Amino acid sequence: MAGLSSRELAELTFCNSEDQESLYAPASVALQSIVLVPCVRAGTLHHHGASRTTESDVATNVIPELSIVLTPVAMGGLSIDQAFVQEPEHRPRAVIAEAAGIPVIDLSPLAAGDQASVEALAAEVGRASRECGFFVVVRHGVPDDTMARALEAQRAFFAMPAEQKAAVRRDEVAPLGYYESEHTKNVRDWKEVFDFVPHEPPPPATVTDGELVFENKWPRDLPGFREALEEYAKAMEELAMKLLELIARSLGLRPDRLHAFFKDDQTTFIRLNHYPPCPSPELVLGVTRHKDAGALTILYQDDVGGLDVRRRSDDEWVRVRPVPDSFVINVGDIVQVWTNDRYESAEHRASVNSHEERFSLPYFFNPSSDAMIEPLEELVNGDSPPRYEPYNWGVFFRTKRSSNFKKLAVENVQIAHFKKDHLNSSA
Ligand SMILES: O=C(O)CCC(=O)C(=O)O
Ligand SMILES: [Fe+2]
Repeated sequence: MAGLSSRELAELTFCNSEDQESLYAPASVALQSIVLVPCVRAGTLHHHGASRTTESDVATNVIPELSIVLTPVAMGGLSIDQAFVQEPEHRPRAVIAEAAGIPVIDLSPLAAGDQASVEALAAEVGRASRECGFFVVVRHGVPDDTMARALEAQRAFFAMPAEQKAAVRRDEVAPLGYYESEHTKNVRDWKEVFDFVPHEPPPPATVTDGELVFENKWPRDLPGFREALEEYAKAMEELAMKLLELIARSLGLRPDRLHAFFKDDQTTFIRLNHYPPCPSPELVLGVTRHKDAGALTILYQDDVGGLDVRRRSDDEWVRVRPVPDSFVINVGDIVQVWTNDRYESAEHRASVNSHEERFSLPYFFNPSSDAMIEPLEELVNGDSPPRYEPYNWGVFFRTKRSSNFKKLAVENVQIAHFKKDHLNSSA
């Protein structure tokens, strides 16, 4: 709200639509700090018949250091719980350079199959993974109509009434489905998501304590949704294997060197992200700064923009400019460990804005749950000893996921915890 003139504040109207109320502030959440939230859709302020604010309402309720405007719940305003508010040092700053530095890589040599061009392509992927941890791929071979169907399904899902989305809500035992209260690094994200797995494992005979049940929850009354996303998942699987082979080649390994990690019980999952417009984008994040824990992430983002990557050279946050018909690829923590820190899993986050909703669609390419992750033996030697202790991916993944559901007093599990003792101070 900071920066709005009193006239603009007086223009704001409140929305008491039940859908939106439950989207932004579930009844179970204690309202500690409340922000006046207009119903903003595509730049238009709608009036939904609730009371209007006045300058005196606003003036008496401003907390200058948080730039938060308090208003009684009874006014029917939408609200942001304190759980969304980032610590001052992690809030997005207004000025972020466009990431001209993120390499854009043309994957068409893969289709042509010429050996020398594939090697040159692998070298490009290697350079990008080493220098940035992020790159954008174009001419990737995913059919346009597969993309179009998936994106339409994504929009249709989030446009459903809250009760229909809640019908496929995930919980701590069954973590797939809809969720609007995810926490990253113990701060609540300004987003709603829908998660599913391309390959459902067989259901366990009995669910033991702490075990997760990866069963997809498909919404009823949304014809074509499941089919569109299953088709998308297949296309992603093909692309992910190609990228994995390029990564292996770029390290001087056999193209199929990493295949065995991705056997039948792969823990890969796909997430549909929806970031609604936010009245105070300077206080929150759609996804808090984090590194992806898996092997590779293949992210589709729409043309709104909001993905920021922490640049290694100066620690600045830079925006990854949306490129039409592309995917953003980032190497995750597992690739960092396999390569013994040659490739880096870069920190990133999603910023939101006050006027436009944003959609993104990540495919998290993750190994089988029994995979042991450690530096690849071909990449370590006397001069370059392993920097990480081996860890079991399934246990790591489960521990990490359970922390996404709520604010915890402890730090999430991360690969730095597996750094060899003598290296820990530099982790
Ligand atoms: O939506 C985005 O741009 C990034 C999402 C992301 O980093 C994630 O879901 O892990
Ligand atoms: Fe991410």
